[in-house]
Amino acid sequence: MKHVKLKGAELLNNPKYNKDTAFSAAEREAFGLEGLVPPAIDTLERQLERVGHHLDAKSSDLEQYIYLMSLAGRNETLFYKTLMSDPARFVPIVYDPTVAYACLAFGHIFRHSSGMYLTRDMKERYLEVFRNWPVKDVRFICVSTGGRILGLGDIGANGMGIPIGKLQLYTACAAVPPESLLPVLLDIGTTNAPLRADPLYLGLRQPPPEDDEVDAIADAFVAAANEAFPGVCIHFEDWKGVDAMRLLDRYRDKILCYNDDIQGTASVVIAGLTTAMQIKREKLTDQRFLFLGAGSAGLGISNMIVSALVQQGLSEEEARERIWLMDSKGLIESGRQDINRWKRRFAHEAKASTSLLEVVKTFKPSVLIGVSTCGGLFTDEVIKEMARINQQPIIFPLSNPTERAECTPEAAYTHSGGRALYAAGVQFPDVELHGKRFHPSQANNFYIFPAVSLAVYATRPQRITDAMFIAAAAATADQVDQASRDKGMLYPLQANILETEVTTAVRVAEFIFEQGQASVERPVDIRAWIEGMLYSPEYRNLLD
Ligand SMILES: NC(=O)C1=CN([C@@H]2O[C@H](COP(=O)(O)OP(=O)(O)OC[C@H]3O[C@@H](n4cnc5c(N)ncnc54)[C@H](OP(=O)(O)O)[C@@H]3O)[C@@H](O)[C@H]2O)C=CC1
Ligand SMILES: CC(=O)C(=O)O
Ligand SMILES: [Mg+2]
Repeated sequence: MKHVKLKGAELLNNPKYNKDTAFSAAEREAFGLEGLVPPAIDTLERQLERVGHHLDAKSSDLEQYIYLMSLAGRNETLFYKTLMSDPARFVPIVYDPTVAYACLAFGHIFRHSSGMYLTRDMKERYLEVFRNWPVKDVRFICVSTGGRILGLGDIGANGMGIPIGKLQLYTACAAVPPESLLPVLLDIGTTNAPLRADPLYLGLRQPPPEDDEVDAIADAFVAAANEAFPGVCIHFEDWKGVDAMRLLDRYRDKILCYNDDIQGTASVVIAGLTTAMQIKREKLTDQRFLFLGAGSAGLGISNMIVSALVQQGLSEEEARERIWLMDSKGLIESGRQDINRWKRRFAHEAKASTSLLEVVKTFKPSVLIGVSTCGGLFTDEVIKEMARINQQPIIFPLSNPTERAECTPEAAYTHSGGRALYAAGVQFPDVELHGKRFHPSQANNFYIFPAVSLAVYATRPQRITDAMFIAAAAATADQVDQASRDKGMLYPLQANILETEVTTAVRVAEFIFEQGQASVERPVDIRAWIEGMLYSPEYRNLLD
């Protein structure tokens, strides 16, 4: 790589090119590395083995997270080699659920900076600040305000672990080249007073501004991002729910962007429901959906289910009638005066109720989805009632992290007599019940957003549509084989996540071409063309 101008310690300190003990003798000589690394020359595989020993010696998942983030900052190739060697093991460390505990402790465990921090007081200078980023061809920015991190609420700048982790999954799960990815924490302040008082907190110590100013900050951010990185896709993640919905409405028809909590989550739920319909031999149009939680995820899923049901022949009104939601104040019904415009679209003529059990009894849902941020709200009685009215109740407690799940798989299987089709936001271990083994599924948007992003990376559309996410859902469901379905598993195996997401990306790319939305020429063989773009965690010879 003749363009590598770095030498000696500077090269060792550059995570993109650093190979640590794997520099060859010729590279050591040519790049002034002699004496700076031990004499042994390792292969990447030998280094991976050493990383395995380091990780095994860590006493907790959070310690493993800290180690892996340090590795990412030192040697990017070895970091991705590690993640991609065993995604089912490492996704729960760099991402959900461990990233939740890392975010809570962010200022305390902070080692080195990664990505960019843009504050509200830089609003007039975002373009100038973006120019400090060393890479010019940024294709994706994942941006959070930290306003609603997983089910942890507003944790401000501590939320930076999420954009970092989401983008690491673009690469680990869909081989999107890491140099094209930029995590950003847009620091608008935080409502979290104890955090603002923590001496080790790293963000602005002020409450966030009113909505108008949030919008002005977002506008400035979006304009500067598009000017600094033409063609960039902005991935919004874990903003406060109403900010998320308002800003998606504001930008979805104007710029290349998506909101993962709204669209990615909806897509992964539709994928799981599609598989569930195959297992139950039923139609989606015959289901009744009840949501506990009516924020960005609950409303995002509801709206996309409406689109899917309309695609399958229902009118929009018929589709809405099949969807009921509850929020922190109870059932969303037409008598409520305190609901926002997004909830209003799902307000039906119904008796007011604050009891989930009562609503389950009256509405008789076949699908129960938890996106409430509150653990344990699907009580044993609620599960029993779902099992009384359904032969195979579909129960998706999606809130993260682990302790926020609305019910555990043990509870769902126990109180449904083993009949529930269950998926949670995190991967729970298998459950043994009366001598039978159950495999809980994981309904998490990481099955979707890396794949959709890879398709966007390849085809360069001007906009991202809900229809692309519906195509991703169908492609994901199509990859669940009969043996998995026989075990009640609703999603493809995580061990094959790269293969799965590349296949999903190919399907989404085909769809983008069919819709005439790509801005590149359609290749003859879309799969081969996409495979030619994939990142591979291997060292390159720096002397070539
Ligand atoms: N598995 C996955 O892939 C994903 C999981 N999630 C998880 O879903 C959860 C919600 O995310 P999101 O929708 O973005 O968050 P929001 O903050 O936008 O929405 C939370 C919703 O839950 C409601 N709520 C809060 N407390 C209760 C309660 N006691 N009973 C009933 N409803 C309640 C809120 O009510 P109100 O409107 O009255 O405030 C609000 O409607 C999070 O835990 C997140 O981790 C999110 C995205 C993806
Ligand atoms: C998974 C995810 O995006 C969330 O819990 O917010
Ligand atoms: Mg999220």
